[in-house]
Amino acid sequence: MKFFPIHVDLNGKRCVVVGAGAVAERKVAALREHGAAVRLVAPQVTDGLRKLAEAGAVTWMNNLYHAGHLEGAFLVIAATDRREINATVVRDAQERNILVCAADKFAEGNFVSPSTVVRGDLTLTVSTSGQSPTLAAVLRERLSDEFGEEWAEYAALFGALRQDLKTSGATESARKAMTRRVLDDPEIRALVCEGKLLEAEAQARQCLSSWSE
Ligand SMILES: C[C@@]1(CC(=O)O)C2=NC(=C\c3[nH]c(c(CCC(=O)O)c3CC(=O)O)Cc3[nH]c(c(CC(=O)O)c3CCC(=O)O)/C=C3\N/C(=C\2)[C@@H](CCC(=O)O)[C@]3(C)CC(=O)O)/[C@H]1CCC(=O)O
Ligand SMILES: NC(=O)c1ccc[n+]([C@@H]2O[C@H](COP(=O)([O-])OP(=O)(O)OC[C@H]3O[C@@H](n4cnc5c(N)ncnc54)[C@H](O)[C@@H]3O)[C@@H](O)[C@H]2O)c1
Repeated sequence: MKFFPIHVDLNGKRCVVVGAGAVAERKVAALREHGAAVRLVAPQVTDGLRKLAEAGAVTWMNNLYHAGHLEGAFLVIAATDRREINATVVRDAQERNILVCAADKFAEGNFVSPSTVVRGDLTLTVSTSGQSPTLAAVLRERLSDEFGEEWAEYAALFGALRQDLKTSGATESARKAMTRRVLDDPEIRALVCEGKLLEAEAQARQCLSSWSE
């Protein structure tokens, strides 16, 4: 199956998780990190999820699932341990045009979550299109080793440079070439790694200005 990869803004969006076991706990944590308003539907919850509900961080519907739980949902994750319930959630969601992930049968839903490495505004994701989550996790570990924490600052530097370049009047192809030139400069990268961000930025600007001279 070919899934179209996008990065979605979930801020304030109603997201429904059906089931409240170990898988739901991981999914709820990820949804909350992205600002979603989580509605949790299950008769039994893990201790961690119960605490979140008691703190008012998620809305817990202490019931067996019914379609009414999907009211107002932007996205839903079917994560019960009952195949027939997950299949019903998927069908109900698709009838209502709500994005849905089947945690136990990926091909049934219309989205899957990738493994991710987050470095500030830089997000590296791996998906095997549902074929092997463990392979995705192993590749995520490799990426995490290769792209250390300094990549958050490095990416921020390129964000700032791009803003400048956009107002510089340079053509798109020149901007691309200039950005690549900064990327190819090992000294700039070394300065970022050493935490010398102002020096890195100055050198990057120097690199850009020498181009236009
Ligand atoms: C990436 C990650 C994100 C996350 O969920 O946060 C994620 N699964 C993770 C871990 C993981 N999941 C499973 C194991 C046990 C080992 C194994 O079975 O291989 C491990 C490994 C572990 O725990 O280390 C079991 C499993 N997973 C799915 C099924 C059902 C099925 O096959 O359809 C079953 C079998 C259940 C059963 O047999 O009962 C389904 C999905 N899991 C996905 C994502 C989506 C596809 C991602 C892709 O495209 O590759 C998809 C399709 C739907 C979804 O959940 O979005 C996260 C890695 C976090 C990280 O470490 O980076
Ligand atoms: N997608 C993934 O990454 C992934 C990883 C591992 C397992 N799984 C699959 O995810 C599913 C859930 O795994 P788990 O370990 O979290 O299960 P679990 O047994 O810990 O939790 C199941 C939850 O479903 C709830 N539930 C059962 N019937 C319900 C109903 N009718 N309405 C509402 N809630 C109901 C239970 O109350 C419980 O909260 C399993 O099918 C498992 O095979 C998915």
